[in-house]
Amino acid sequence: MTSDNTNPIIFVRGINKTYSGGFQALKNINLDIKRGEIFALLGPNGAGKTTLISIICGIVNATSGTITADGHDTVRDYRAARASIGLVPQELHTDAFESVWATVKFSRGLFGKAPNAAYLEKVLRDLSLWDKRNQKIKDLSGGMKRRVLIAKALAHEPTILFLDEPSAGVDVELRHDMWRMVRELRAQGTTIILTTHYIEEAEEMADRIGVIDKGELIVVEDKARLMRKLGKKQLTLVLRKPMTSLPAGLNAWPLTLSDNGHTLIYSFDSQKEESGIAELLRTLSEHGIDFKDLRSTESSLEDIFVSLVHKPTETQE
Ligand SMILES: Nc1ncnc2c1ncn2[C@@H]1O[C@H](COP(=O)(O)OP(=O)(O)OP(=O)(O)O)[C@@H](O)[C@H]1O
Repeated sequence: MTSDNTNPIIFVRGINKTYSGGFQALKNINLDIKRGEIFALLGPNGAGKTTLISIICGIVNATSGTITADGHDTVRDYRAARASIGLVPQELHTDAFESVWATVKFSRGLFGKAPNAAYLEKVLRDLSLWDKRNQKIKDLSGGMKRRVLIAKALAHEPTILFLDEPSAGVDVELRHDMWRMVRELRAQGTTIILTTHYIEEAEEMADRIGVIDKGELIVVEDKARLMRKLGKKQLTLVLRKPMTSLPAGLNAWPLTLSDNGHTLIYSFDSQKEESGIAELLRTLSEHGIDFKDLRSTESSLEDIFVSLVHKPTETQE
């Protein structure tokens, strides 16, 4: 269950980041992450997702602003803040000659946690890595290396877990294993923040969605509410007789012909109480337009995301 705890676990206040070359990657970011939620941060390439995560994790310094993670200021109280966070980066950089077990044990020790073989065994078993615990990392497949990254991030029992592009280059099986594991972690009270290009992942997993574009957080919303608010519904009518154009009497309706005139699509706002369908069907009948089938569809989170970040005013690139 999503916790409705009103006390956020992460506070991001007025974060700006200008890289040394002068490029402003983040502009006045304010964000609260609720305890126990799965929060998906979406944005096109270069939007600033990794920069924001890196600042929260203390890997990159903000130019201005403050962040608190599980009650600790991420700059003044870096070690305690960092100890509450597990970060699954996109790539594994080190440890190639170490065994899986040694790597995970080392990661736990880094945060000053007492050894706990039973906990680490559970983490490795949950990730189907237990049988590989004595193998060197360099001998593992790409998917298994990914699992090691997750195990390393969980080794010190963090209360917050960041997953940066967890599905990039991952096969379907691992993706589903990961989704299952993320849900289990959330059920145990871990807060999860993920960045993803794979919108289906956010649609499947997230409680809330943040959309970042050109360094600005343009939307933060409960996923279901976002889909209700910005989603469009469509009614597709399969016509009995194909049409080449619509009669003038239907000009006022948001209708499009497709499939060589065989289908008529009516788009409507899912927020409105009245869909207008009953009136549309009456008007079609008055014009002698008959149909043999009808179905309705809703826009996906991907449709909504694309409409948010690819505004017609965009002039870049
Ligand atoms: N060390 C750096 N120095 C200068 N500019 C940087 C640096 N790191 C990132 N940037 C720039 O900041 C912007 C945001 O990058 P960031 O990696 O945070 O984006 P992102 O949303 O994670 O993108 P992607 O989805 O491609 O990983 C980009 O334009 C990037 O080129």
